[in-house]
Amino acid sequence: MEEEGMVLNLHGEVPSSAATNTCVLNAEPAFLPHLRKLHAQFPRLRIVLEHATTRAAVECVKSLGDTVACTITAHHLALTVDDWAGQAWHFCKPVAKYPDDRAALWEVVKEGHPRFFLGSDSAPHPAETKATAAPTQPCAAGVYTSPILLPLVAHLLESFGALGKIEGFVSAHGRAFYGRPVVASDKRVVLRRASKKVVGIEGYGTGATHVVPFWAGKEIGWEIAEDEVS
Ligand SMILES: O=C1C[C@@H](C(=O)O)NC(=O)N1
Repeated sequence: MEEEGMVLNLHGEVPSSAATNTCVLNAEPAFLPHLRKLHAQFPRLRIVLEHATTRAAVECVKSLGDTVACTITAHHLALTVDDWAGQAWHFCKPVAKYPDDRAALWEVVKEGHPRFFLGSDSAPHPAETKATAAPTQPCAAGVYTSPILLPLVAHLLESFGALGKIEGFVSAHGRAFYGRPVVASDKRVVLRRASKKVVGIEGYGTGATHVVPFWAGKEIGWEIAEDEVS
């Protein structure tokens, strides 16, 4: 992959194991030594640590060279442990971590660090697999953000003072890392403020294909100006 210029995309968690005291809360930090080792062995290989959730991951990626980048989801900018413990719709892997971990994600976005960018990891699991009441069946892991992604990112970035960094975070940083820099002729998405816009709880589809997006029932302060999409 290094020789071919390919990008290695990693879901950076080690499996849970009682023997190593590993569970969903420390599975991501436990993976970081593997990331360091891979980078040391293949320093020119471009690696993306996908959907990172911890301060340790942010610090680790920052400390590695220009060939290692990191994606952050919209939902991990919003959630912490308390939001998914007891709320299946917010359960995803890696699970959202502590408030201080979320603060580290906010800080690195606010900093406009060029090796950190949006990766939606949007997972449209049917409602019946998220909200299962069956005691024998775990719920599906994943949060569905695609239909509201850019307005949600604007809403969240604004909430922690990083709105000015949105273009780099959702577009330019990732494109630069993948060797597809933004050029003037590219299509653009225009976002505008939306007052009292509530994401519908009804979702989309029916039966086994019924999906409901993240943020359902909540207000979102932004919308895509469809008429201005060029
Ligand atoms: O990495 C992933 C994959 C995703 C899915 O279901 O596609 N769901 C998750 O929670 N994490």
